[in-house]
Amino acid sequence: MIRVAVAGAAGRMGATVCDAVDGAEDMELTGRADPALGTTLAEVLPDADVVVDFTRPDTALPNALECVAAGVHVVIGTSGFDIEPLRTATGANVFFGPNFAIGAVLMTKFAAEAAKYMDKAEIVELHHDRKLDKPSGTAAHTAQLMAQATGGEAPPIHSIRLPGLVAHQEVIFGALGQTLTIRHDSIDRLSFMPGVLLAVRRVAGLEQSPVVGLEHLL
Ligand SMILES: NC(=O)C1=CN([C@@H]2O[C@H](COP(=O)(O)OP(=O)(O)OC[C@H]3O[C@@H](n4cnc5c(N)ncnc54)[C@H](OP(=O)(O)O)[C@@H]3O)[C@@H](O)[C@H]2O)C=CC1
Ligand SMILES: O=C(O)C1=N[C@H](C(=O)O)C[C@H](O)C1
Repeated sequence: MIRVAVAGAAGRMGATVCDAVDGAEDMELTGRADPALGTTLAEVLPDADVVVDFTRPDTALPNALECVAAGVHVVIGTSGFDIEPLRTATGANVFFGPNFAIGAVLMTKFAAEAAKYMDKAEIVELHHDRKLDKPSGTAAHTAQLMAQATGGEAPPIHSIRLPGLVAHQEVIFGALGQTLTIRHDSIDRLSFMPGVLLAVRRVAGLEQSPVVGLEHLL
């Protein structure tokens, strides 16, 4: 059994992850850390093999450093923070998934491939209006992989925040007389759960740390 604690357990994603971990036969939910529950990360760390972090852009890095220092592997879903300090953190493994939905991972992969052949592209990411960061982690990761694929500049990113949205992204390409649009929609946070559980199962066995992107686990 993998002992899993969730940071941000009372949040939109954290609560969904708690249910998913609870329902996984090979995992035990050992802790829920969240200010709303009156529980800190330090309190749940001793009983955890893996922490899953879906918190805030300003807490993800200190939380991850605290996990690694305690020898506890960490799966990060939180976006909008700088991962660089985690490159020198030793003691446990870090996995960061900019997006845990398989469709979004494929959208990013297809966009990087299309970028090699189309003249120009722009990214439009659309999220619910409670999202704290912009651009989204998914859009930043997509732009980086597209730039790597072409050796050119990263495409511009446009961010839209509206009630009614969950998590959506379009990559729009233009070339002479034509456009190509690659779009992904998460219409339910359940879309992220298979990817999160996969990362929980794999994080202890990573050969390097940190690893960024679910595409490396597929
Ligand atoms: N990678 C992916 O596939 C996905 C990533 N995300 C990302 O996940 C993050 C969370 O999103 P979402 O669930 O919508 O946000 P929510 O605001 O609903 O949840 C975040 C929760 O974390 C709590 N929290 C704040 N600080 C701490 C801390 N130090 N320790 C433990 N818990 C803390 C918050 O409490 P309080 O409100 O009191 O601050 C809140 O309850 C965002 O960065 C979002 O972009 C979201 C969906 C998918
Ligand atoms: O805040 C969200 O909701 C999401 N955040 C992640 C991001 O910033 O890309 C992943 C997904 O888009 C949902």
